[in-house]
Amino acid sequence: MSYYEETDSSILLNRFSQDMSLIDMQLPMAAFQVVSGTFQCIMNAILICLGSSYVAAIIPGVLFMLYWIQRFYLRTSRQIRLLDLETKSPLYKQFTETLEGVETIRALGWQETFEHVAREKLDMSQRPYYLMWCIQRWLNLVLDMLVACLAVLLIALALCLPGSSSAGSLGVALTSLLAFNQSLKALITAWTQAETSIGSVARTKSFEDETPTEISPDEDVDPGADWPLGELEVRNMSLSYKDGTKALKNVSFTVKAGQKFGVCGRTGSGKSTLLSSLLRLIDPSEGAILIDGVDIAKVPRAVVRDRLICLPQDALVFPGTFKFNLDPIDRIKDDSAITAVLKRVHLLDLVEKRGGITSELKADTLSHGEQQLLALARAILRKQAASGKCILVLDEATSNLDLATEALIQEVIKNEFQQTTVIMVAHRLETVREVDAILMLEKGEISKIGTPAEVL
Ligand SMILES: Nc1ncnc2c1ncn2[C@@H]1O[C@H](COP(=O)(O)OP(=O)(O)OP(=O)(O)O)[C@@H](O)[C@H]1O
Repeated sequence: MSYYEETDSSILLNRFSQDMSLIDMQLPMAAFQVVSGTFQCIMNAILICLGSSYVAAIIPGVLFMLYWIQRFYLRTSRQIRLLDLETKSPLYKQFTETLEGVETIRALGWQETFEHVAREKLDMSQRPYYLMWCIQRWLNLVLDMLVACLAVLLIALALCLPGSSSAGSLGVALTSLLAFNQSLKALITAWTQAETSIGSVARTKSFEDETPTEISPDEDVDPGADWPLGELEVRNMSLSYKDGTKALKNVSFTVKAGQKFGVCGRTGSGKSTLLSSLLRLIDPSEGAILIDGVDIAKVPRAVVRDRLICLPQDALVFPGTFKFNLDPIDRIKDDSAITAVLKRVHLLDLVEKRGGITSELKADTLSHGEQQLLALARAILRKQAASGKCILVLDEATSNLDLATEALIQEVIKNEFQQTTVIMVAHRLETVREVDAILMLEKGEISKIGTPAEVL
């Protein structure tokens, strides 16, 4: 089962937002404050003792009391801080799910219900925070009382034993006593924060240890730099999801190198599942997928995903320049190759109008069709970088486009990927009319396979 399905998104979000910010921002500050607070407390205690030497005698008693206060306080505050972090997970989950489904919520008029649920989760997440403030008030009160007792003792000693200290050093001792109070509070608060941040380190570490990795040790076959030449064989493949849904049942077919192959079927017939298994996002329950005779289950996933170029329904546009979007891992050294490809997909004018390939690209300033053409240009450049050794996988890449853009994309694919094996997934048979062979899926099984004329 895929790694992504087993990891709760809210936990992911919590680890990579709250825990990371605690580690990055709070931990260094808290560590610094603990060190400086400790030195301040020591210095203040020395100044108090210098003011009245008799006070030095009660310092061990004060330290003992402080030890008990912090023990009591930290035991509670540690738990409350953990609760504070944990109760935010459901809130983050609700927030991200709402963002993802905002159109559906609006369309069905569920705004009020979602707002109500969000408020409830917000309230829940604030409860530990409120309690944390309560116990901090308690700490302040107890420390104030302790210092007040010390001050009374200091004055009493000065009055009862007039020769024991000078007026000047008594003044210094009293001033230091006030500062001692502040330093103590700061020290204990910083200590708690440091502990919480270290807890974040521990949680992140256990997340790293416990999260299943998709890489398995037997994926060690190196298919070579020339892989894939393009022959694909799916052999008796069945695939079930975690919840028991059998998405593919005993599917077998072969695609010859350089062939254009269409996969059609109604919604839920298993097309996306087939593509996901080609890209090794999901592993088959039975059977195998072989590319040039190599079982892809034995090839590292990163290699499979590198050699199979996928053009999805919604193109991915990264924040960055046009060049970064076209060649994210900097494989193409020659900018003229990039402009030549942009010209072929009819995007060069647009890119030049926006300042050239090194100018910043904002995804929302491109239409859906333009984004798709950009992704196509990226695919062509990847093919060039791999010296043509790749398989192109199209997942409904032209389904939301107007006829002219669809025709342009089909034309470019036909010219640019002449020698490449192309797998096209489409709802409509018309989209894949010009392929060499079509596979029709129905409820996860092959219903027809053959040339377009035979299938149509
Ligand atoms: N993550 C999942 N967990 C459980 N079942 C799933 C999951 N994804 C898909 N399915 C089920 O597997 C079956 C095949 O789904 P799949 O998405 O592959 O179909 P499809 O042909 O691509 O449909 P569409 O054209 O609408 O995308 C469906 O019954 C679907 O409900």
